[in-house]
Amino acid sequence: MTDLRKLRQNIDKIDEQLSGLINQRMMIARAVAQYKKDHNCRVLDTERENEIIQKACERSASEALKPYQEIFFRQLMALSRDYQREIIKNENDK
Ligand SMILES: O=C(O)C(=O)C[C@]1(C(=O)O)C=C[C@@H](O)C=C1
Repeated sequence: MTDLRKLRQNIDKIDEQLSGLINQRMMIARAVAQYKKDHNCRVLDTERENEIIQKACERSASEALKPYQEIFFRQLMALSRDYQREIIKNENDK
């Protein structure tokens, strides 16, 4: 097998894990949305997002990867907020 094929197999395995983790994270985000709706809370919590970014940067394997960790988690939380708003909107439409 070529080196490239082996490397891609490794990426595929990680992507599989990421997909499973994204499914789990979004299911929890759904429960958070329900809580926020019931308790009349805003979806955006900047303080919590900054904590998550801080922790992600601390876990970074190198200084050079920190900006990528930050962008990845910012995007992930933006998707989480979009999903939560969609859930809250659909609940309100019922
Ligand atoms: O912890 C929350 O309050 C969430 O709604 C979850 C979450 C996240 O995806 O981590 C999403 C939106 C908030 O701005 C903060 C964090």
